Formats: sequence, structure tokens, C-alpha cells
Amino acid sequence: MRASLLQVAVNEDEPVESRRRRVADMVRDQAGADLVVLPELWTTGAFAYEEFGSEAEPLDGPTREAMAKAASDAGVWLHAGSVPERGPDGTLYNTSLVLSPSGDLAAAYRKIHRFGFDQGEAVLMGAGDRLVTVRLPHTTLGVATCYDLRFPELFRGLVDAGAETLVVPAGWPERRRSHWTLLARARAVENQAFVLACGTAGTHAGVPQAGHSVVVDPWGEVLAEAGPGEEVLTVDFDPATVAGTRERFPALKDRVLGLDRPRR
Ligand SMILES: NC(=O)CCC(=O)C(=O)O
Repeated sequence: MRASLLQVAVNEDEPVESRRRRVADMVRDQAGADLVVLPELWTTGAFAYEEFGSEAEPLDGPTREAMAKAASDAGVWLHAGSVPERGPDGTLYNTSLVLSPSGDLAAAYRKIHRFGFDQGEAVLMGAGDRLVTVRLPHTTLGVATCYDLRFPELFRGLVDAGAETLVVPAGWPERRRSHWTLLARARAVENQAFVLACGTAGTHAGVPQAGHSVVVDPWGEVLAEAGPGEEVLTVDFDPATVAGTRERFPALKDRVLGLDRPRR
């Protein structure tokens, strides 16, 4: 299976509409890949809080339209990263879209863990409440977004729902880059799954982005890692490695569920 992670540069001197066109062309260039992955909130930038409202779109908005066309032109499955979605009741969500090679919406995932503590995304956006997996011809994807990477129980839930390839679009900042790589490897090892973690490059809202998108195998080995700038990271991997690893080293079967809390 071939996956291409498009580590898009998100700089505020590029208008959103130009970036949308540019990214659509980048997707078209990936014909021959099985899966193409885009980062989190690449239209606005994940830290451009002031743009979330003005650039918000419904689920069938301009980003989905452009990406659906690009996915079908290239004949690829496309995890189109996330968009600031305006829900039917006006609530904003950080919503990821997965599109089939014919351009149909296969899944939408509203980010569950919002970043910012008591500011930014955490107060501007609503929280999703549903885990999402997507069956592809070669593997089952489990989807999560950026800050979700810090919450192992979400990934365990995805694995319990059948996920073998965990896809994490992000807008991760340079100042916590060491956490990014460490957490991507940890989620791969503990879940014995592939992790495809696609971040952004560039600087927006004064926050330099980490880049360094990474693909990790079920043994925790880094198969490919991008540099800091805009880059297409292409990797070939065999999804059957997941079943093989889980069979040879069956740690997932040793889980003990429902442990009591310590008595005080
Ligand atoms: N956009 C995000 O979710 C940022 C997450 C982050 O910076 C962190 O977890 O650290």
C-alpha cells in the first residue's frame, strides 16, 4: 500500500483560496498512491483562531468540493485533513473528511479533544463525541486529530473498533516537536498499528510549525520522516504486518480491563 502525506506549508501571506487550489494540485499529483493524507486545519492554520469563524464551512463546503474533485481526478482515497466546520446549529467543529476515489464522503470525524485549555480551539469549537473508523480496500483506518494524540484511550477505542492504520492530521508546533515524534511512536507500539501522522510546515499566527510528519510501523520503527518544510512524504507499507505483529507478540490479548481504583 502506498501512502503520501502532504506536509503543507501554512503561512498567512497565502490566501486560503490560493492554498486550496495549490493543495488540490498537490493531491492530483499523487495519482498511483492508495491513500493521500493532508494535515489539520490547513486552510486557516490550527492556531489562527481568529480565522475559524470567517473561514468556517458546512460539511459540503468549498474544501470538500475541491478535495472531492482532486481525489477523483487522482483516483485516490483522500484523508483531506480537517476544516473548521460550521454545524447545522451554528456550532464550530474541527472536522476531518475522508473521501473515496470517486469523491464521495466516506467519513467525517469531529475532533474529540480540543486544544487550548481555556482559550482558542477549546472555547471556540464544540467537541466531537464519536470514534470513526473507515474501511479501505487494504486496511481499516482509525482517525484522530492532533491533540488527540495525547490521549491513548481514544486510540485503544479505535483499535477495538478494528483500526489497523491510525491517521493523525495535525498542526503541531515546533516547540513541542519532541512530543510529536515520541507520541506517534508510542501510539504505534502500544496499539501494534501503523501511524501516519501528517503535520504542517510554515508559520501562522506567530506559531512556527514542526513539520516532521512521520510514518511509524507496528513495531514502533520510523519508516519515513519529513523535514521541517513543505514536503510530500511517500511510503510503501504492508498492512498485513499489523496482523503478523499482533500474532507474534500478542500483548493486546493480555489487556486487563476494568481494574479497580486504588483504595484510599
Ligand atoms: N492543534 C492542536 O491540537 C495542537 C496540539 C498541541 O500543540 C499539543 O498537543 O502540544
